[in-house]
Amino acid sequence: MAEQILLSSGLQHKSLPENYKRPESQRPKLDEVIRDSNIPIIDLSLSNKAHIISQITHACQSHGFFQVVNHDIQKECLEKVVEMAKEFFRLPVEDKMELYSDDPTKKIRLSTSFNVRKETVHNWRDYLRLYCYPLEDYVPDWPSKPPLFKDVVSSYCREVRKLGFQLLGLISLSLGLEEGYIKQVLGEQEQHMAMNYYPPCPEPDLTYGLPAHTDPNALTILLQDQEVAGLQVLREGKWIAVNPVPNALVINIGDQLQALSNGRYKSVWHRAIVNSGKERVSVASFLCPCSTTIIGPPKKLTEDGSPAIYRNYTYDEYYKRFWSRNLDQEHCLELFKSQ
Ligand SMILES: O=C(O)CCC(=O)C(=O)O
Ligand SMILES: [Fe+2]
Repeated sequence: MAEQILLSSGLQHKSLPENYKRPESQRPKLDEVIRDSNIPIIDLSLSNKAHIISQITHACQSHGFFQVVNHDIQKECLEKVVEMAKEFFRLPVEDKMELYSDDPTKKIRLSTSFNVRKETVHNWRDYLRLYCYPLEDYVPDWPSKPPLFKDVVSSYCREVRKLGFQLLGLISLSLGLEEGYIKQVLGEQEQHMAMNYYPPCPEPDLTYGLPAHTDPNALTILLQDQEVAGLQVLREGKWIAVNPVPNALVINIGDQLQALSNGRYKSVWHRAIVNSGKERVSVASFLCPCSTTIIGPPKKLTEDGSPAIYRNYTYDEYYKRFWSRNLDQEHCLELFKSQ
């Protein structure tokens, strides 16, 4: 029964259920994680735009991830969204079950783990997935509890979209393209959100909140819990903990920007680990190409004779392929390489 597998059902677990335990070779090896490094931090308020752009180039090539500070989203707005996510997952299980579905094609749904229909081992996470653009099409069907949910989350969605477009402009410039290039080729972009909830876990060494994956979309903007770390990014074969920075947002290149940049920028493996002491939430906003958009490298990035690394495909084709798989398989882009 679905309410039994929902981790936020209120049931306390004294030990990790068997179907969450990873075999020894797949465990997170938490003692090997690098904790005293961080991903690049970029101050968007600097007046020297050329400097910001060169920091973006470097971050996208070296880490595929960066944090932005002094962006235009108010601290109060960020705090309210995190609080709203926590309040949502604290609702009685009967209220939450109205939204439960493990069908990945549903546009508004509460689920657990990643893809319970495909996977054999589950992940220590519940998540609320919401389509967010155009807001007026989706907000009426969003959760009506907690009472402020729709207001708070839709304000945040508007702000995140603006920030996302600002970043796509900077990323275009950093690739030597016109500022509006990426935004324009991605078409009328969809915007999805995952509110992730990771309750305290009795045996965090044996499982994941989310195992290593790359994001299938174009750009991800992640609001991390300020209190509890959990995100880790793979760099040169080692996992680096992304320590929360006050009022920062974590940005990562998704698979579509790796393809569009003809492999210059990387959609990097990342994962969320859990802990035994504290619940953690994160709110991921995904900017996604319009489903009919054809993804391929701009002329400017192949005119020097560099071959196109990936074949052209529509985002619709990519997205269906992504969700037909389990999360921690090979990089989904590998399946779209040019012959
Ligand atoms: O919870 C996190 O820090 C990571 C979330 C994430 O990677 C995702 O939702 O795709
Ligand atoms: Fe992710």
